[in-house]
Amino acid sequence: MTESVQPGVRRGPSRRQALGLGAAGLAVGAVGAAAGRFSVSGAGHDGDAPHPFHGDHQAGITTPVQDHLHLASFDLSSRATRKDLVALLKDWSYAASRLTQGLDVSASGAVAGPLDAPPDDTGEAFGLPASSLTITIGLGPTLFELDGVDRFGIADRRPPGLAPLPPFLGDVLKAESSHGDLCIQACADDPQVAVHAIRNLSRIAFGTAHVRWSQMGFGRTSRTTTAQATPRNLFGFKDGTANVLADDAASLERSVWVAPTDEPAWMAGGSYLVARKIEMLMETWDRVQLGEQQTIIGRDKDVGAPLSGGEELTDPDFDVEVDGAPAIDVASHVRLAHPDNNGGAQMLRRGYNYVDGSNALGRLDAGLFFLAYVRDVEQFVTVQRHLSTDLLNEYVRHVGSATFAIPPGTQPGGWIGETLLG
Ligand SMILES: C=CC1=C(C)c2cc3[nH]c(cc4nc(cc5[nH]c(cc1n2)c(C)c5CCC(=O)O)C(CCC(=O)O)=C4C)c(C)c3C=C
Ligand SMILES: [Fe+2]
Repeated sequence: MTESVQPGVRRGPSRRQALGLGAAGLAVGAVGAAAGRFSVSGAGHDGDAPHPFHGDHQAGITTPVQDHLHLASFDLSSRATRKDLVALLKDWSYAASRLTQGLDVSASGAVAGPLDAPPDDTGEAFGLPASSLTITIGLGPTLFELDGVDRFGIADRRPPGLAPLPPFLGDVLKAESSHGDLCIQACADDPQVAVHAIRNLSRIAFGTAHVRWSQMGFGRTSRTTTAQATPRNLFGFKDGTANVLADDAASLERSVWVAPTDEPAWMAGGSYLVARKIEMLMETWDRVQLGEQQTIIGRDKDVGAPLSGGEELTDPDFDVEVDGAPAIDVASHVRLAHPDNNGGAQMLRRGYNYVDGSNALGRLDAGLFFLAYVRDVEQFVTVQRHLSTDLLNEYVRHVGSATFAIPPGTQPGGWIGETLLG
Protein backbone atom coordinates (compact mmCIF):
# COMPACT_ATOMS: atom_id res chain seq x y z
CA MET A 1 0.00 0.00 0.00
CA THR A 2 1.37 3.43 -0.83
CA GLU A 3 1.37 6.22 1.68
CA SER A 4 -1.33 8.07 -0.16
CA VAL A 5 -4.03 5.45 0.51
CA GLN A 6 -3.37 5.20 4.24
CA PRO A 7 -5.86 7.39 6.03
CA GLY A 8 -3.71 7.44 9.15
CA VAL A 9 -0.60 8.93 7.53
CA ARG A 10 -1.62 11.16 4.68
CA ARG A 11 -1.44 14.92 4.95
CA GLY A 12 -4.63 16.90 5.43
CA PRO A 13 -7.47 16.09 7.80
CA SER A 14 -6.82 13.51 10.51
CA ARG A 15 -8.63 10.18 10.34
CA ARG A 16 -11.15 11.34 12.92
CA GLN A 17 -11.70 14.56 11.02
CA ALA A 18 -11.98 12.65 7.79
CA LEU A 19 -14.64 10.43 9.33
CA GLY A 20 -16.59 13.45 10.50
CA LEU A 21 -15.65 12.89 14.14
CA GLY A 22 -15.18 15.97 16.30
CA ALA A 23 -12.36 16.16 18.82
CA ALA A 24 -14.97 15.91 21.57
CA GLY A 25 -16.14 12.53 20.27
CA LEU A 26 -18.57 11.04 17.86
CA ALA A 27 -20.61 13.26 15.60
CA VAL A 28 -23.46 10.82 15.95
CA GLY A 29 -25.98 13.38 14.82
CA ALA A 30 -24.45 12.80 11.43
CA VAL A 31 -25.74 9.24 11.46
CA GLY A 32 -29.16 10.50 12.43
CA ALA A 33 -29.00 12.62 9.30
CA ALA A 34 -28.36 9.52 7.22
CA ALA A 35 -30.97 10.39 4.63
CA GLY A 36 -28.96 13.49 3.73
CA ARG A 37 -25.90 11.36 3.20
CA PHE A 38 -27.58 9.41 0.45
CA SER A 39 -27.45 12.41 -1.82
CA VAL A 40 -24.01 13.47 -0.61
CA SER A 41 -22.24 10.16 -1.15
CA GLY A 42 -24.64 8.53 -3.53
CA ALA A 43 -24.20 5.33 -1.57
CA GLY A 44 -27.53 5.23 0.24
CA HIS A 45 -29.78 2.42 -0.83
CA ASP A 46 -33.39 1.56 -0.43
CA GLY A 47 -35.30 -1.61 -1.11
CA ASP A 48 -33.85 -3.62 1.75
CA ALA A 49 -34.25 -3.24 5.49
CA PRO A 50 -30.88 -2.64 7.11
CA HIS A 51 -30.24 -4.10 10.56
CA PRO A 52 -29.81 -1.42 13.22
CA PHE A 53 -26.27 -1.15 14.57
CA HIS A 54 -27.50 0.21 17.92
CA GLY A 55 -29.33 -1.82 20.54
CA ASP A 56 -29.03 -3.57 23.90
CA HIS A 57 -27.01 -6.38 22.30
CA GLN A 58 -24.64 -6.16 19.34
CA ALA A 59 -26.12 -7.14 15.99
CA GLY A 60 -24.75 -10.22 14.23
CA ILE A 61 -25.55 -12.70 16.99
CA THR A 62 -29.29 -13.42 16.91
CA THR A 63 -29.67 -11.59 13.58
CA PRO A 64 -30.93 -14.03 10.91
CA VAL A 65 -27.68 -15.56 9.65
CA GLN A 66 -26.58 -13.88 6.44
CA ASP A 67 -25.06 -15.80 3.53
CA HIS A 68 -21.50 -14.45 3.75
CA LEU A 69 -18.88 -13.73 6.38
CA HIS A 70 -15.62 -11.85 6.58
CA LEU A 71 -14.12 -11.99 10.05
CA ALA A 72 -10.86 -10.25 10.88
CA SER A 73 -8.70 -10.53 13.98
CA PHE A 74 -6.49 -7.55 14.84
CA ASP A 75 -3.45 -6.91 17.02
CA LEU A 76 -2.80 -3.50 18.51
CA SER A 77 0.45 -1.80 17.58
CA SER A 78 3.14 -1.98 20.27
CA ARG A 79 2.96 1.84 20.45
CA ALA A 80 -0.83 2.07 20.83
CA THR A 81 -2.04 3.75 24.01
CA ARG A 82 -5.34 3.43 25.86
CA LYS A 83 -6.36 6.73 24.21
CA ASP A 84 -5.64 5.22 20.78
CA LEU A 85 -7.70 2.14 21.66
CA VAL A 86 -10.67 4.26 22.76
CA ALA A 87 -10.40 6.40 19.62
CA LEU A 88 -10.33 3.28 17.45
CA LEU A 89 -13.41 1.75 19.10
CA LYS A 90 -15.26 5.06 18.72
CA ASP A 91 -14.25 5.34 15.06
CA TRP A 92 -15.20 1.73 14.34
CA SER A 93 -18.58 2.21 16.03
CA TYR A 94 -19.28 5.34 14.06
CA ALA A 95 -18.19 3.80 10.76
CA ALA A 96 -20.11 0.58 11.51
CA SER A 97 -23.27 2.56 12.24
CA ARG A 98 -22.99 4.03 8.72
CA LEU A 99 -21.86 0.94 6.81
CA THR A 100 -24.68 -1.20 8.23
CA GLN A 101 -27.19 1.33 6.89
CA GLY A 102 -25.76 1.05 3.36
CA LEU A 103 -23.82 4.31 3.66
CA ASP A 104 -20.22 5.03 2.82
CA VAL A 105 -17.77 4.92 5.71
CA SER A 106 -17.83 8.72 6.10
CA ALA A 107 -19.79 11.68 4.82
CA SER A 108 -17.44 12.38 1.92
CA GLY A 109 -17.18 8.65 1.28
CA ALA A 110 -15.99 7.25 -2.03
CA VAL A 111 -16.57 10.17 -4.38
CA ALA A 112 -17.56 13.35 -2.52
CA GLY A 113 -14.14 14.18 -1.09
CA PRO A 114 -11.44 16.46 -2.46
CA LEU A 115 -9.80 15.40 -5.73
CA ASP A 116 -6.33 15.86 -4.26
CA ALA A 117 -6.75 13.27 -1.48
CA PRO A 118 -7.51 9.55 -1.42
CA PRO A 119 -11.23 8.95 -0.81
CA ASP A 120 -12.29 7.98 2.73
CA ASP A 121 -14.24 5.04 1.33
CA THR A 122 -12.64 2.46 -0.96
CA GLY A 123 -15.78 2.44 -3.12
CA GLU A 124 -16.40 -1.22 -4.00
CA ALA A 125 -19.76 -1.20 -2.22
CA PHE A 126 -20.83 2.02 -3.91
CA GLY A 127 -24.31 1.47 -5.32
CA LEU A 128 -24.86 -1.75 -3.41
CA PRO A 129 -27.63 -2.06 -0.82
CA ALA A 130 -26.90 -2.63 2.88
CA SER A 131 -27.30 -6.36 2.14
CA SER A 132 -28.24 -7.15 5.77
CA LEU A 133 -24.72 -6.18 6.88
CA THR A 134 -24.00 -6.55 10.58
CA ILE A 135 -20.74 -5.62 12.27
CA THR A 136 -19.89 -7.22 15.59
CA ILE A 137 -16.85 -6.06 17.56
CA GLY A 138 -14.96 -8.28 20.02
CA LEU A 139 -12.11 -7.97 22.52
CA GLY A 140 -9.52 -10.76 22.81
CA PRO A 141 -7.77 -11.98 25.97
CA THR A 142 -4.45 -10.35 24.98
CA LEU A 143 -6.09 -6.92 24.96
CA PHE A 144 -6.32 -7.21 28.73
CA GLU A 145 -2.83 -8.55 29.30
CA LEU A 146 -0.03 -9.52 26.93
CA ASP A 147 3.01 -11.41 28.27
CA GLY A 148 2.25 -10.10 31.77
CA VAL A 149 2.01 -6.47 30.58
CA ASP A 150 -1.15 -4.46 31.31
CA ARG A 151 -0.88 -2.25 28.20
CA PHE A 152 -4.22 -0.48 28.57
CA GLY A 153 -4.83 -0.54 32.33
CA ILE A 154 -7.61 -3.11 32.07
CA ALA A 155 -5.93 -6.32 33.29
CA ASP A 156 -8.09 -6.37 36.42
CA ARG A 157 -11.24 -6.06 34.29
CA ARG A 158 -10.60 -9.18 32.19
CA PRO A 159 -13.56 -11.57 32.33
CA PRO A 160 -12.27 -14.62 34.25
CA GLY A 161 -13.34 -17.02 31.48
CA LEU A 162 -11.73 -15.00 28.67
CA ALA A 163 -8.48 -16.82 27.88
CA PRO A 164 -7.09 -18.89 25.03
CA LEU A 165 -8.94 -22.20 24.99
CA PRO A 166 -7.25 -25.18 26.64
CA PRO A 167 -5.65 -27.68 24.26
CA PHE A 168 -8.05 -30.31 22.92
CA LEU A 169 -7.19 -33.77 21.65
CA GLY A 170 -6.33 -33.59 17.96
CA ASP A 171 -5.73 -29.82 17.85
CA VAL A 172 -3.20 -28.76 15.21
CA LEU A 173 -3.58 -25.04 15.71
CA LYS A 174 -1.73 -22.58 13.51
CA ALA A 175 -0.68 -19.20 14.90
CA GLU A 176 -1.67 -17.56 11.62
CA SER A 177 -5.34 -18.39 12.18
CA SER A 178 -5.53 -18.09 15.95
CA HIS A 179 -6.02 -15.48 18.68
CA GLY A 180 -5.98 -11.67 18.44
CA ASP A 181 -6.48 -8.48 20.51
CA LEU A 182 -9.67 -7.43 18.72
CA CYS A 183 -12.03 -8.86 16.15
CA ILE A 184 -14.66 -7.68 13.73
CA GLN A 185 -17.26 -10.07 12.38
CA ALA A 186 -18.91 -8.70 9.23
CA CYS A 187 -21.85 -10.72 7.91
CA ALA A 188 -23.85 -9.77 4.83
CA ASP A 189 -25.90 -11.30 2.04
CA ASP A 190 -23.39 -9.94 -0.49
CA PRO A 191 -19.71 -10.95 -0.05
CA GLN A 192 -18.57 -7.65 -1.56
CA VAL A 193 -20.37 -5.76 1.20
CA ALA A 194 -18.79 -7.87 3.95
CA VAL A 195 -15.31 -7.51 2.42
CA HIS A 196 -15.82 -3.77 1.95
CA ALA A 197 -16.70 -3.41 5.64
CA ILE A 198 -13.58 -5.24 6.85
CA ARG A 199 -11.36 -3.45 4.36
CA ASN A 200 -12.56 0.01 5.38
CA LEU A 201 -12.55 -0.74 9.11
CA SER A 202 -8.99 -2.11 8.78
CA ARG A 203 -8.04 1.10 7.01
CA ILE A 204 -9.44 3.17 9.85
CA ALA A 205 -7.25 1.15 12.24
CA PHE A 206 -4.06 1.97 10.35
CA GLY A 207 -1.32 3.01 12.77
CA THR A 208 -3.22 1.66 15.79
CA ALA A 209 -4.03 -1.96 14.90
CA HIS A 210 -3.30 -4.33 12.03
CA VAL A 211 -5.00 -7.46 10.75
CA ARG A 212 -3.50 -10.59 12.34
CA TRP A 213 -5.61 -12.98 10.27
CA SER A 214 -8.95 -12.96 8.53
CA GLN A 215 -11.36 -15.57 7.26
CA MET A 216 -14.02 -15.44 4.61
CA GLY A 217 -16.99 -17.78 4.77
CA PHE A 218 -19.93 -18.59 2.58
CA GLY A 219 -23.07 -20.69 2.81
CA ARG A 220 -24.05 -20.26 6.44
CA THR A 221 -24.00 -23.51 8.42
CA SER A 222 -26.70 -22.64 10.90
CA ARG A 223 -29.98 -20.87 11.35
CA THR A 224 -30.83 -18.42 14.10
CA THR A 225 -34.56 -17.99 13.46
CA THR A 226 -37.42 -20.43 12.98
CA ALA A 227 -38.15 -18.76 9.63
CA GLN A 228 -34.75 -19.73 8.19
CA ALA A 229 -34.39 -23.07 6.42
CA THR A 230 -31.57 -25.25 7.74
CA PRO A 231 -28.57 -25.00 5.40
CA ARG A 232 -26.07 -27.77 4.61
CA ASN A 233 -22.39 -27.96 5.47
CA LEU A 234 -19.68 -29.17 3.09
CA PHE A 235 -20.22 -32.80 4.20
CA GLY A 236 -23.72 -32.41 2.76
CA PHE A 237 -25.60 -32.62 6.07
CA LYS A 238 -28.17 -30.17 7.37
CA ASP A 239 -26.35 -28.10 10.00
CA GLY A 240 -28.00 -25.85 12.55
CA THR A 241 -31.15 -27.90 13.17
CA ALA A 242 -30.79 -27.90 16.95
CA ASN A 243 -29.56 -24.36 17.51
CA VAL A 244 -30.41 -21.63 20.03
CA LEU A 245 -32.83 -19.41 18.11
CA ALA A 246 -33.59 -15.68 18.31
CA ASP A 247 -37.19 -16.23 19.43
CA ASP A 248 -36.20 -18.51 22.32
CA ALA A 249 -35.75 -15.80 24.95
CA ALA A 250 -35.29 -18.27 27.80
CA SER A 251 -32.41 -20.10 26.07
CA LEU A 252 -30.77 -16.82 25.07
CA GLU A 253 -30.87 -15.61 28.68
CA ARG A 254 -29.59 -18.94 29.94
CA SER A 255 -26.91 -19.66 27.33
CA VAL A 256 -25.96 -16.60 25.24
CA TRP A 257 -26.29 -13.21 27.00
CA VAL A 258 -24.10 -12.32 29.96
CA ALA A 259 -26.50 -11.55 32.84
CA PRO A 260 -26.30 -8.41 35.02
CA THR A 261 -25.50 -10.72 37.93
CA ASP A 262 -22.52 -12.27 36.07
CA GLU A 263 -18.96 -11.00 36.46
CA PRO A 264 -17.68 -8.62 35.23
CA ALA A 265 -20.58 -6.14 35.31
CA TRP A 266 -19.31 -4.30 32.20
CA MET A 267 -20.12 -7.40 30.10
CA ALA A 268 -23.84 -7.46 31.03
CA GLY A 269 -25.83 -7.81 27.80
CA GLY A 270 -22.74 -9.03 25.98
CA SER A 271 -21.64 -12.52 25.00
CA TYR A 272 -18.49 -14.52 24.23
CA LEU A 273 -17.47 -15.65 20.78
CA VAL A 274 -15.57 -18.90 20.22
CA ALA A 275 -14.10 -19.21 16.73
CA ARG A 276 -12.59 -22.49 15.51
CA LYS A 277 -11.27 -23.03 12.02
CA ILE A 278 -11.95 -26.71 11.32
CA GLU A 279 -10.50 -28.34 8.21
CA MET A 280 -12.77 -31.02 6.75
CA LEU A 281 -11.04 -33.83 4.89
CA MET A 282 -13.44 -33.71 1.98
CA GLU A 283 -11.96 -36.36 -0.31
CA THR A 284 -11.76 -38.89 2.55
CA TRP A 285 -15.34 -38.17 3.62
CA ASP A 286 -16.59 -38.52 0.07
CA ARG A 287 -15.42 -42.16 0.05
CA VAL A 288 -17.47 -43.01 3.16
CA GLN A 289 -20.67 -45.01 2.59
CA LEU A 290 -23.92 -43.10 3.08
CA GLY A 291 -25.02 -45.31 6.00
CA GLU A 292 -21.69 -44.78 7.76
CA GLN A 293 -21.87 -41.01 7.18
CA GLN A 294 -25.28 -40.99 8.87
CA THR A 295 -23.98 -43.10 11.77
CA ILE A 296 -21.13 -40.65 12.29
CA ILE A 297 -23.45 -37.64 12.45
CA GLY A 298 -26.41 -39.41 14.13
CA ARG A 299 -28.90 -37.94 11.69
CA ASP A 300 -30.24 -38.89 8.29
CA LYS A 301 -28.70 -37.06 5.35
CA ASP A 302 -31.95 -36.45 3.47
CA VAL A 303 -34.21 -34.54 5.85
CA GLY A 304 -31.86 -34.28 8.82
CA ALA A 305 -34.02 -36.39 11.15
CA PRO A 306 -32.35 -38.04 14.14
CA LEU A 307 -31.66 -41.74 13.53
CA SER A 308 -34.02 -42.52 16.43
CA GLY A 309 -36.86 -41.50 14.08
CA GLY A 310 -39.22 -38.65 13.26
CA GLU A 311 -38.70 -35.47 11.27
CA GLU A 312 -35.91 -32.91 11.20
CA LEU A 313 -37.14 -31.09 14.29
CA THR A 314 -37.96 -34.22 16.31
CA ASP A 315 -35.82 -34.45 19.44
CA PRO A 316 -33.26 -37.25 19.28
CA ASP A 317 -34.14 -40.18 21.57
CA PHE A 318 -30.89 -41.76 22.70
CA ASP A 319 -32.68 -44.77 24.24
CA VAL A 320 -34.12 -46.07 20.96
CA GLU A 321 -32.43 -49.29 19.79
CA VAL A 322 -32.38 -51.00 16.41
CA ASP A 323 -31.39 -54.70 16.36
CA GLY A 324 -30.14 -54.39 19.94
CA ALA A 325 -27.82 -51.44 19.24
CA PRO A 326 -28.44 -47.72 19.90
CA ALA A 327 -30.11 -46.11 16.85
CA ILE A 328 -27.93 -43.06 17.50
CA ASP A 329 -24.39 -44.40 17.87
CA VAL A 330 -22.72 -43.79 21.24
CA ALA A 331 -19.86 -42.01 19.46
CA SER A 332 -21.99 -40.08 16.97
CA HIS A 333 -21.53 -36.32 16.76
CA VAL A 334 -25.09 -35.45 17.70
CA ARG A 335 -25.18 -37.70 20.78
CA LEU A 336 -21.88 -36.33 22.09
CA ALA A 337 -22.78 -32.68 21.36
CA HIS A 338 -26.36 -32.79 22.68
CA PRO A 339 -27.03 -30.63 25.76
CA ASP A 340 -28.54 -33.63 27.64
CA ASN A 341 -25.10 -35.26 27.53
CA ASN A 342 -23.20 -32.09 28.46
CA GLY A 343 -24.86 -30.96 31.67
CA GLY A 344 -27.26 -28.77 29.66
CA ALA A 345 -24.49 -26.80 27.89
CA GLN A 346 -25.86 -25.09 24.77
CA MET A 347 -24.50 -22.53 22.32
CA LEU A 348 -25.73 -20.30 19.52
CA ARG A 349 -23.87 -21.61 16.48
CA ARG A 350 -23.30 -19.17 13.63
CA GLY A 351 -20.59 -20.78 11.52
CA TYR A 352 -19.80 -20.70 7.79
CA ASN A 353 -18.32 -22.98 5.17
CA TYR A 354 -14.95 -21.90 3.85
CA VAL A 355 -12.82 -22.90 0.88
CA ASP A 356 -9.28 -21.50 0.82
CA GLY A 357 -8.47 -23.04 -2.58
CA SER A 358 -6.72 -26.38 -2.96
CA ASN A 359 -3.51 -27.75 -1.48
CA ALA A 360 -0.42 -29.08 -3.28
CA LEU A 361 -2.07 -32.50 -3.65
CA GLY A 362 -5.06 -30.93 -5.37
CA ARG A 363 -7.28 -31.53 -2.34
CA LEU A 364 -9.73 -28.89 -1.22
CA ASP A 365 -8.41 -26.71 1.59
CA ALA A 366 -11.86 -26.32 3.05
CA GLY A 367 -13.99 -26.80 6.10
CA LEU A 368 -16.17 -25.20 8.71
CA PHE A 369 -15.37 -21.85 10.27
CA PHE A 370 -17.19 -22.67 13.48
CA LEU A 371 -18.52 -19.65 15.39
CA ALA A 372 -20.45 -20.00 18.62
CA TYR A 373 -21.83 -17.37 20.98
CA VAL A 374 -22.02 -18.36 24.62
CA ARG A 375 -22.66 -16.75 28.01
CA ASP A 376 -19.56 -18.49 29.35
CA VAL A 377 -16.69 -19.95 27.31
CA GLU A 378 -16.85 -23.01 29.55
CA GLN A 379 -20.01 -24.09 27.68
CA PHE A 380 -17.90 -24.62 24.54
CA VAL A 381 -15.07 -26.28 26.49
CA THR A 382 -17.49 -28.79 28.02
CA VAL A 383 -18.89 -29.84 24.63
CA GLN A 384 -15.54 -29.85 22.81
CA ARG A 385 -14.00 -32.07 25.52
CA HIS A 386 -16.95 -34.44 25.19
CA LEU A 387 -16.34 -34.59 21.43
CA SER A 388 -12.92 -36.23 22.03
CA THR A 389 -14.42 -39.62 21.08
CA ASP A 390 -16.51 -38.22 18.20
CA LEU A 391 -16.56 -40.48 15.11
CA LEU A 392 -16.35 -37.26 13.10
CA ASN A 393 -12.81 -36.58 14.37
CA GLU A 394 -11.33 -38.89 11.73
CA TYR A 395 -12.55 -36.44 9.09
CA VAL A 396 -11.88 -33.04 10.68
CA ARG A 397 -8.89 -31.13 12.08
CA HIS A 398 -9.03 -27.98 14.23
CA VAL A 399 -6.42 -25.57 12.81
CA GLY A 400 -7.49 -22.19 14.23
CA SER A 401 -8.80 -21.00 17.58
CA ALA A 402 -9.79 -17.68 19.11
CA THR A 403 -12.00 -16.33 21.88
CA PHE A 404 -13.38 -12.83 22.19
CA ALA A 405 -15.51 -10.95 24.68
CA ILE A 406 -18.39 -9.36 22.79
CA PRO A 407 -19.36 -6.26 24.79
CA PRO A 408 -23.03 -5.24 25.01
CA GLY A 409 -24.56 -3.12 22.29
CA THR A 410 -24.54 0.65 22.35
CA GLN A 411 -27.10 3.40 21.83
CA PRO A 412 -26.80 6.33 19.38
CA GLY A 413 -24.03 8.56 20.71
CA GLY A 414 -22.23 5.63 22.32
CA TRP A 415 -19.57 3.15 21.19
CA ILE A 416 -18.79 -0.52 21.57
CA GLY A 417 -16.46 -0.99 24.53
CA GLU A 418 -17.66 2.07 26.45
CA THR A 419 -18.76 -0.04 29.44
CA LEU A 420 -15.14 -1.18 29.77
CA LEU A 421 -13.13 1.87 28.73
CA GLY A 422 -15.53 4.81 28.91
C1 LIG B 1 -17.85 -27.94 20.30
C2 LIG B 1 -18.85 -27.70 19.52
C3 LIG B 1 -19.01 -28.21 18.15
C4 LIG B 1 -18.08 -28.38 17.14
C5 LIG B 1 -16.62 -28.03 17.18
C6 LIG B 1 -18.77 -28.92 16.02
C7 LIG B 1 -18.19 -29.24 14.79
C8 LIG B 1 -18.87 -29.76 13.68
N1 LIG B 1 -20.20 -30.05 13.57
C9 LIG B 1 -20.49 -30.55 12.34
C10 LIG B 1 -21.75 -30.99 11.87
C11 LIG B 1 -22.93 -31.06 12.61
N2 LIG B 1 -23.10 -30.66 13.90
C12 LIG B 1 -24.40 -30.91 14.31
C13 LIG B 1 -24.93 -30.64 15.54
C14 LIG B 1 -24.28 -30.03 16.62
N3 LIG B 1 -22.95 -29.71 16.68
C15 LIG B 1 -22.68 -29.11 17.90
C16 LIG B 1 -21.46 -28.65 18.35
C17 LIG B 1 -20.27 -28.67 17.64
N4 LIG B 1 -20.07 -29.07 16.34
C18 LIG B 1 -23.91 -29.06 18.60
C19 LIG B 1 -24.08 -28.43 19.97
C20 LIG B 1 -24.89 -29.63 17.82
C21 LIG B 1 -26.35 -29.83 18.19
C22 LIG B 1 -26.53 -31.08 18.97
C23 LIG B 1 -27.98 -31.28 19.35
O1 LIG B 1 -28.47 -30.55 20.22
O2 LIG B 1 -28.62 -32.16 18.77
C24 LIG B 1 -25.10 -31.49 13.20
C25 LIG B 1 -26.55 -31.95 13.20
C26 LIG B 1 -27.54 -30.87 12.85
C27 LIG B 1 -27.69 -29.81 13.90
O3 LIG B 1 -28.36 -29.98 14.90
O4 LIG B 1 -27.09 -28.75 13.72
C28 LIG B 1 -24.19 -31.57 12.14
C29 LIG B 1 -24.45 -32.11 10.75
C30 LIG B 1 -19.28 -30.57 11.62
C31 LIG B 1 -19.15 -31.04 10.18
C32 LIG B 1 -18.29 -30.08 12.44
C33 LIG B 1 -16.86 -29.88 12.17
C34 LIG B 1 -16.35 -29.66 11.00
FE1 LIG C 1 -21.55 -29.99 15.16
